Amino acid sequence: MRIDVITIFPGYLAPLREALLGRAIGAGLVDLAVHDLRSWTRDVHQAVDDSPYGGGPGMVMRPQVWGEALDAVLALDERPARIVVPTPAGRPFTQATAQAWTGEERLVFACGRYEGIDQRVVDDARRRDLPVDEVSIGDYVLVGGEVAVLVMVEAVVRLLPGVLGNPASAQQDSFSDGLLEGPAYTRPEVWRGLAVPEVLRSGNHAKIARWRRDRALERTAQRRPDLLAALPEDALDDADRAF
Ligand SMILES: COc1ccc2nc(C(=O)O)sc2c1
Repeated sequence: MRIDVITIFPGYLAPLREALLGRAIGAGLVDLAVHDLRSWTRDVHQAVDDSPYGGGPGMVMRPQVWGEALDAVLALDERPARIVVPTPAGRPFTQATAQAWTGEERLVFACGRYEGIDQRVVDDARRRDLPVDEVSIGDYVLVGGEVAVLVMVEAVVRLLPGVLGNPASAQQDSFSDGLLEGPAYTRPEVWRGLAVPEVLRSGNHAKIARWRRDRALERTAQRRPDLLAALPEDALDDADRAF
């Protein structure tokens, strides 16, 4: 997978070259290119924004600069790309989104700042039949799209074959089966007077699996009843329902 990020703060994306993601890049599982939007400005001030039509606070990012930047970055590679625009007004980015994007050959992230990018940039891309997703990582507002890109790239890349040491980890994630993960424990057996639940030390794998499933159901019911309600009919077996 090739990932391009266009931003006025390239340094914000430096964490993508650390740790797991850095190793995925080093292993050739991901190609990452970060581009400074100001490279496509033509004025001495390298202006990327302007006042909003209709008035109101803040500034809007100029369509000319973004149009030229996207055209140039898209032309760098012939692989078909999905353009992703992080925005508080976007559809929710979920684990399902991350899973779906693992099928993309290329993702091009357009990081907005200020009050966002002139809408015509997205409209122009869509009318050229380029796939464009406007997405939000949560019901809060960041200062720009860069942090959202860090979140989304990590969520997607970790799912790519060969990235996680143990692929089973991705299967047992929170959300992968629609439930939150239950509690996890490691040595020592007792810490500050708190003992590891005995069932986890029993060696009885069936009991352990049941206990873990019950804790996941319990935690999901307490913290995210919406996820429980959204589960498909056949997601819960009789033992789950008995819980
Ligand atoms: C102007 O660019 C922004 C500003 C806030 C923001 N907040 C996001 C979120 O997903 O919460 S994406 C995003 C992009």
